[in-house]
Amino acid sequence: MMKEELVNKAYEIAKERYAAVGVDVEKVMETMQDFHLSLHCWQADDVIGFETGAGSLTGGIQTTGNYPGRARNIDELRQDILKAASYIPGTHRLNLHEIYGDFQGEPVDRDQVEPRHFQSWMDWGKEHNMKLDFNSTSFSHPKSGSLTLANPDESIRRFWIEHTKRCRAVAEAMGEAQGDPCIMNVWVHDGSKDITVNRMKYRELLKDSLDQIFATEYKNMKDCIESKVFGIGLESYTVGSNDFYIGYGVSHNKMITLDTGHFHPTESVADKVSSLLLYVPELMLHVSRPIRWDSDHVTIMDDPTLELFQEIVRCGALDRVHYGLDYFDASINRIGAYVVGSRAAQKCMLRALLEPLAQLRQYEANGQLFERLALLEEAKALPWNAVWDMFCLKNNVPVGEEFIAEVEKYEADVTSKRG
Ligand SMILES: C[C@H](O)[C@H](O)[C@@H](O)C(=O)CO
Ligand SMILES: [Mn+2]
Repeated sequence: MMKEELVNKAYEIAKERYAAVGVDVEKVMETMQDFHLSLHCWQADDVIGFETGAGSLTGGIQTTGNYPGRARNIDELRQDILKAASYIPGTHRLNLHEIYGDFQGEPVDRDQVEPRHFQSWMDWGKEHNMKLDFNSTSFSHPKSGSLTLANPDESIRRFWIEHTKRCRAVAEAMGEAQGDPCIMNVWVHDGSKDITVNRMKYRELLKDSLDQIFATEYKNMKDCIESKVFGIGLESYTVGSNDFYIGYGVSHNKMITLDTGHFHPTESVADKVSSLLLYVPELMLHVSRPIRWDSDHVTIMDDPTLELFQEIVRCGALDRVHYGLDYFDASINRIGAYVVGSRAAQKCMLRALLEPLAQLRQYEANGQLFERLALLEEAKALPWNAVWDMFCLKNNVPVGEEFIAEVEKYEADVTSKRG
C-alpha cells in the first residue's frame, strides 16, 4: 500500500476514535494550521552572528560541540533556515538577534544599529512568507562584562540603553513592513559570579534602564522581558530574576517570556501560564530542553513541553502566546536540530489540542476523580500520531522519519562542504 493511502486510512480511523471521546479532529487540523512557531536563527551558527570581528560567545550561555557545517554567513544561514522550514509543516516566523544584521562587512557598533541593517531580512521574510521577531543582544561584546543595563558605570549603561532603544526601532520597522507586530525580547545576562552586597542597587538600575527604553510607544512591535535563574560565571545573582520581571511586567503591562530552561529544575513552567495570564497581556515562550542546567538541548516531545502546551490550550490562551524556540546544540546536524525541535513542539501542541477536555472537565465537575485520571491516562495512547502524519502530508512535508534521509542528503551536498 502507498504511504499516502496508509496515512489516509489511519487518519479516518483516528477521527472516529477521537470523535468517541468528543474531539473534532478536523477542527484541530485547522487550529494547527494557524499555529506558528518563531524559529530562532541562532541554532544555525552557534549564536555567533554577523558582526565584523565577532568574538566568542559570552553572557553566561554556551554552545557545546563542534559538528561540522555551521552557517558562516548570512546566505548560508538563510539557506539552512529555508531547508529546515521545508521539513516543518505549516508556516512559521523567524526570530532574529541583533547580531544577525546585514552589516555588509561594516563595523556597526550596537549603539549604532538601524532598521536599514535589517532591510534585506525584511525583504527576505516577505519573499519567503516568514514574519520576523527580534531580540536585543547584550552578550559577546567588549562592553558586555557582567553588567549591561544594570551597570553602575553610566557610560556603559547608556551604551546598552541606546542599543536596546534602537532595537525597538528595528522591531517597529519589521512589524510595519510585515503588517503584523514584531515581538521583541529583552534578555540581559546581568549578574554576579560571587556574593553581591548590592542586590537592590543593580535592580534599581535595571528598572530605570527599562523605563527609559520603553518610554517610546510603538504600534507595530510588542515588548517581552525574559528572566533567568543564573548564567555560567554569574552563579550567585541574576539582576533580571523571575520576581523582578514579573513585577515589572505586571506594573508596565509587558509580556513575560517564559524560557523553559530558566527555572529551577523541578519547577513547573506549565503552572505559570494561568497565573501570569491573569496579570500580563501575553506570553512569549522560549521552548528549550534543560539538562541539569540551562543547557539548551534540542526540544523533544517530553512531559514538561507537553504539559506547557496543554496548559495553554486548557486556559483557552492560544492567541495570547507567542511560540519561540531557544536551543543551540552544536554537537549534531544543525538543520536536523531545527527540524526535530520544531516538529516536537508542534506534536506537543497537536496532542494538547486533541485532549478530550470537555469530558475531562465534566468528570472533574462531577467529582468523578477516578474517571478523570483514567481518561487522562487513556488519552496518552489515542492515535494522535495518525493525525500528525496527516498534518505533514497535507502540508507537503515528509511524513514520519522520512526527513532523516533528506537532512542527510543536504549535509552530503551542502553543509559538509563548508570549511
Ligand atoms: C540567545 C538567546 O537570546 C538567549 O538564549 C536567551 O534567550 C536565553 O535564554 C539566555 O539563557
Ligand atoms: Mn531564552
